[in-house]
Amino acid sequence: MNRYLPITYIYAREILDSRGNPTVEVEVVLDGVYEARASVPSGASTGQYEAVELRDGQERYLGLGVEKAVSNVNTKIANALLGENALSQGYIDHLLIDADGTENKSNLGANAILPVSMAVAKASAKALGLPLYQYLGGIRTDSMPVPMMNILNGGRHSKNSLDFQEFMILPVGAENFKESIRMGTEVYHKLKLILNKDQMVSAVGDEGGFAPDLKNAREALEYLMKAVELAGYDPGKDVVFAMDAAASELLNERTGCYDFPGEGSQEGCQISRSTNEMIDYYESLTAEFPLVSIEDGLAENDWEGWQKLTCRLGQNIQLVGDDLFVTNTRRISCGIKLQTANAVLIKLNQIGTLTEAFDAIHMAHKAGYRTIISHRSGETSEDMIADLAVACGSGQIKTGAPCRAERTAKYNQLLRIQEELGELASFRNPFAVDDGREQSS
Ligand SMILES: C=C(OP(=O)(O)O)C(=O)O
Ligand SMILES: [Mg+2]
Repeated sequence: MNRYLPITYIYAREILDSRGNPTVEVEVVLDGVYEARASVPSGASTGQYEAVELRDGQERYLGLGVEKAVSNVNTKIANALLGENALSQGYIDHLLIDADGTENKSNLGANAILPVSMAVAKASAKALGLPLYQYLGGIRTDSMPVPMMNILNGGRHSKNSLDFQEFMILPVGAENFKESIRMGTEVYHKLKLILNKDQMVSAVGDEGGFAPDLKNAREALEYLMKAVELAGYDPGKDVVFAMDAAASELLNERTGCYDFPGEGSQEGCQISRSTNEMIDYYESLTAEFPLVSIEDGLAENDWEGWQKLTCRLGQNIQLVGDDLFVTNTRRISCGIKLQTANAVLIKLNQIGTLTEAFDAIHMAHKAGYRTIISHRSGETSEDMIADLAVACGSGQIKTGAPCRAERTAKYNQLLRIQEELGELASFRNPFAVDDGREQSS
């Protein structure tokens, strides 16, 4: 095999994401033969410190266009990369970073840079005849992730009364990944039955979870309990729960407190919680329900609050930084120093290249933080994060409800990977008390 595989073609086009907004898809060809395609997702509750998604001033469909990002790929990025060796992913990604020349990729746009970085890796795997997860992860790639399925949507992802953004189930009691998908899907269907019986709306939010007008987080978790039981599973043993509060979206900058407009509308009064009250609230929810993971429990700049939260709950509860860390090693290292959170959500488009995402994963694992590979609320049928989750041994993947093609694309790719790995595939409950397993890095 020739160890030099030149990039001979790069082309970007505009496609639609799952919210009907424009996004970027890129095709690359290596050595005139090996082709691959990759596309980028888009967030709604984006962190302040994410790499910049370049949008045109002009409204297209519901959102802003990506003509500039597309043109940046077809001109500046193509000029920088054509003829370069695709097998050197680190070098390619650094050429992309240099071509942009800014700290936050605001020049070319993370939505121009990332699909190129991804497509180059996909084409390289193809050229080497390796499954993508193995190309990305090497020989120790046998760990299937537990799915974090977001089956009740709120916050910025739907127009209902739930203030917290995501209520997720994790079928940790499954024997293997395939069984975890079956269990999670059974619970999802039972939840629909229960909501319908209670005359609740079972239309879905952006990530495919139901979006009824529930009173508050407690009621949402009660519904999850009922659905798990109706599906014949034991909550806390077979299936545990996770939440993404997306608290940066709730912060009232003026008062420094977190506002709950949906809960307030249900109660007929204004509801607001201070940082300390938020922590008390989480503590009571984790005492009442098998809630093992809370993401963005506090806002992205509230480092002091995060320290308190970690001190109070970090021993027993997975505290995930999404907006807090934005897959950025500078912010993750700050979190590690301050002992805030104990897990990092990994979103490729928050940082903009595969190499930098791997840097973030390695830094987190080295410090004993867990990682969770994640989709965005606006997705495409791109399934690369499934391979990434296996490649880096994250042990958890967050990619929405088990419905809607842009979400099932990732679960279905994982089902294929499990089949391919056969008996080699391992599947572990990351929350098992006696689980001494280290994440691979
Ligand atoms: C997936 C998420 O939503 P978005 O893509 O809107 O940031 C999240 O906040 O974890
Ligand atoms: Mg989040």
